[in-house]
Amino acid sequence: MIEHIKGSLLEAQRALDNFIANAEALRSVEAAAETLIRTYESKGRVYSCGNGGSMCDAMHFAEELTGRYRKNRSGLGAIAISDPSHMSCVANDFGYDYVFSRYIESHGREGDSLIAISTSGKSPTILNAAKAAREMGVSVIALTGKAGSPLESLADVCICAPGGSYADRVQELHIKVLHILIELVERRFFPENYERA
Ligand SMILES: O=C(CO)[C@@H](O)[C@H](O)[C@H](O)[C@H](O)COP(=O)(O)O
Ligand SMILES: [Zn+2]
Repeated sequence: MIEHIKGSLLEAQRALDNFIANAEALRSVEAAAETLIRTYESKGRVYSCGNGGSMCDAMHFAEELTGRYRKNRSGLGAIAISDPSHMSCVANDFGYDYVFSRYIESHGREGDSLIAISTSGKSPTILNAAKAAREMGVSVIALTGKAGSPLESLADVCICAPGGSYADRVQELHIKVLHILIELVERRFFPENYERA
């Protein structure tokens, strides 16, 4: 069992090393942070969505912006699309594929951003959300796995996490990226939180 534990940790370490060595992937993280900063500078909001584990990531990301990341500060507007009453109504009346897009159509405003998370880059719910966002002038920041997915072609910025073919490994990189994005936003708006004591 210890061998499996070590093997899994080493795989995660290799995935991180590949990410660090991938200049294009690093630039995409920078571009995503700049997009989020622009949204907040123009008093916009950030939406996030994903399925399964990626929904948990979308919620984790949003709560650390509205609530707290490392230190206390005022809240930043972020909404993970996850309201069960909205989702059950839209799934029931229009189909599950529209649960996120309908929310963006209802609430999105030009200048907002959408973090669209899909490890495969193929889930119809996420593709529809990205299409709706584009049509409304909401910037699409996609977090996917390998490059070349349909989601990438709908995104203003695509962070393709080089995590291999398993969703869990890609998700491990995604949560790291999401924390980095929050930190970069905080450094811009709350630099005092990063000054040494
Ligand atoms: O968390 C995991 C796997 O680690 C799963 O629940 C996973 O999120 C689900 O299979 C999702 O439906 C996969 O969707 P996607 O990432 O391809 O858009
Ligand atoms: Zn966190």
